[in-house]
Order: sequence, then C-alpha cells, then structure tokens
Amino acid sequence: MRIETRHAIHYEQAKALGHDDLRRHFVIEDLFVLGEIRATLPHYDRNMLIGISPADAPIGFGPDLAELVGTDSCLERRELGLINIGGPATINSDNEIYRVSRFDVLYLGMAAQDEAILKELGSRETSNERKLYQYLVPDIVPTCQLLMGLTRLEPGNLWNTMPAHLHDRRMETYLYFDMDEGAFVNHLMGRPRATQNLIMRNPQAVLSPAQSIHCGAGTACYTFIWSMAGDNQSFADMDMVPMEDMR
Ligand SMILES: O=C(O)C(=O)C[C@H](O)C(=O)CO
Ligand SMILES: [Zn+2]
Repeated sequence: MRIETRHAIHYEQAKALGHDDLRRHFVIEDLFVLGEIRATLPHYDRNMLIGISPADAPIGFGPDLAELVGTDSCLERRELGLINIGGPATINSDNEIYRVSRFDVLYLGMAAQDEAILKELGSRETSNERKLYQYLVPDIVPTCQLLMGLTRLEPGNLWNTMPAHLHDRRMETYLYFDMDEGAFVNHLMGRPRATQNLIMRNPQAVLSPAQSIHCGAGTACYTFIWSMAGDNQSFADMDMVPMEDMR
C-alpha cells in the first residue's frame, strides 16, 4: 500500500509556486493503480483520500492506516465514505458483507447508505447543466464531519461549480473521472483574483484548501466526486464569488 501525506501551505505561498510544484502539492495524479490501494492524507482537515483498485484478488487495508492516524484500528476515530466508480464489488468490513454496484455509496462509521438528494443545477445557456447527488449529507445520514457526493455534467455541458465559491469553514477534494483518454478538465484553484489552473486527467484528484476557489471546464463532459471536511455540515454555507471579480 502506498501512503503519502500532503502538508498545508498558505495561499500566498501557493500563488508563488511554479507549475510542477503546484501539481506536486495539490494534484493526486495516480490514486488508482490496478491491484493496489493508495492513500493520500492531506493536512487540510485531515480528509484522507483512498483509491482502491482490486484486480483478480481481494485487497484490504487497516493496520497501515491505523498506524498513520495513531489508533488501534483505522476507523476507531474516523469515518469512511466509499463511492464505487468501477464494476460490482464486495466489501467486507468487520465481517459484514456489502455488495456495491457502480455509483453505490457505502458509509462506514455509523450506518450503510445508498440514497441521495438530487439537485439539478446550471443551464445549457451557460454550459454548466449538471446533476448533483448529495449522498453523505445530514438529511441522508448523520456523519461526524464528512460531506460527500457526486456531480455529473449533462451531455454538451462543460463547466462545474460556476459561479465559483469558497468555504473558509471546510476544505474540499474533487476526484474527476468518466473522461476519455485525451480529455481533461481545466480546474481552477487559488484566490478569486489570482486563479491558477491545473489540467486534470482521468481519474485524478485535486485538493482545495478552504481559501481556494474550485471549479473547472472540461474538453468533454465528465463526472466528479466531491468530499468536504471541517466545520459545519451545511452544504449551502458557501461564499459565492461574483463572476466579475475573477481574475
Ligand atoms: O457542480 C457543483 O456545483 C458542485 O458539485 C459543487 C461541489 O459540490 C462543491 O464545491 C460543494 O462545496
Ligand atoms: Zn465547494
């Protein structure tokens, strides 16, 4: 199992980073490798990302992550939201067996869940028509901190999360996938008046510190998983950025 940590940096420092260093700090390029489990632990609200890609044999994790977070078992003081972006899978946790199909969600910590609140956002005129599925939100399942869901762009639409927003109370991660080879999302991060761009391929994740905007436009439509940790669990607690302020 490969485990890496990412340390938190101030946005003034991030603004000064060159292209490669910006990616090194914020993009997780290779979270999914067949037959492997890979984990990245960012020091932004310690919202860990784990990519699990079983090949022919079952794969498992536990003690290695427990050691990383200093507990006897990895979920002793943690919760886990799992969204299946592959084929049908079987998950064994504490001798409970869960079967999950593509886009099913499993919450380990308090209960197993498989429902979502659907929000239809954007419009064709602004190329951001999309469906946002809120899986792990207080109205669906009580979690400790985690908020998690999935957004799918409607055919012919390219922009996510536009108009852009910030939430100083929570960090966020986006995992972009469902893209053909050659396609990419041009993801914007940074302060609203000093944006920086990251080219995101399939399937790559990006960290969004609390003071960073996070939005993007694809060369073709795509899907992404978002997850947040930090203070309150109000999805609507966002500071919208006026479009004319972006630079
Ligand atoms: O398409 C969107 O808009 C989103 O998916 C927004 C994310 O859920 C988000 O950034 C929530 O804070
Ligand atoms: Zn957000």
